[in-house]
Amino acid sequence: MVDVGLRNPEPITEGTFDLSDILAHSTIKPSVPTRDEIDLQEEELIQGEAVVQECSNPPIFVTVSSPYEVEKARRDLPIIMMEQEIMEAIYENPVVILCGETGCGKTTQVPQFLYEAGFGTSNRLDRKGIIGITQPRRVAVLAAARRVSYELGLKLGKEVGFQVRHDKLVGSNCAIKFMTDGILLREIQTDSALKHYSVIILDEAHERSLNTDILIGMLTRVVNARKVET
Ligand SMILES: Nc1ncnc2c1ncn2[C@@H]1O[C@H](COP(=O)(O)OP(=O)(O)OP(=O)(O)O)[C@@H](O)[C@H]1O
Repeated sequence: MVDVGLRNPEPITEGTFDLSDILAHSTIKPSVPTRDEIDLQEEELIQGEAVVQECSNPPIFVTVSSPYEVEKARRDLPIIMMEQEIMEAIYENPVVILCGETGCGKTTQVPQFLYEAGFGTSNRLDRKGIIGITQPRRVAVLAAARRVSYELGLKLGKEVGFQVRHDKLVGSNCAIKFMTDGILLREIQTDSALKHYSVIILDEAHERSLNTDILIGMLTRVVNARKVET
């Protein structure tokens, strides 16, 4: 309903309705929207479309059944408080650098944040593909893969897999894959856009291992290649 603010309100009966009469007795005047108002309306419309697009993405359901003691221990890790900020940074940027004290949960928790958000399992284009995590040492690959599969209540060799030189346990529906940086370097040579992956995490990048340093250089090209494709 629009209140036209009639100075001398008289009931308008059927057949006598005339907009010019109403406006003549009205305190409000018709106004032509200014350029700024039109721009603002268009901007609101575009934002509205963005919301509609976001809502049209299918909902993502990821079932996780972690052991109780794991859930309890996770709550005390400093990184858990940062989950939302980390995930928003990942959604909004092609490259994110994560710094945190030793033991705060970078290696074990970030892959879980991603998995719980549907990376590795969802059919959404932007989250489709394995979560790949590299480590400079093979011992760390095995330990992290075992730990993350245990924390998520998943089976090692199925949803969570690993690959090091001469040893590989990766299932056909693998969602999280731990590997040495050397393994990923070899994969890039045959798949220059790393199509099978939705996210790549280079763990321990500050150690500046030769393979990780080369990977950082090559991944800058992968980021650009994937930008062109999308
Ligand atoms: N194999 C494991 N068994 C039991 N607890 C573990 C295991 N791996 C990690 N944790 C626990 O999870 C916590 C987080 O470890 P995580 O390796 O994710 O930390 P981080 O931030 O990556 O450390 P760093 O910088 O040293 O790599 C640790 O404090 C440790 O208590």
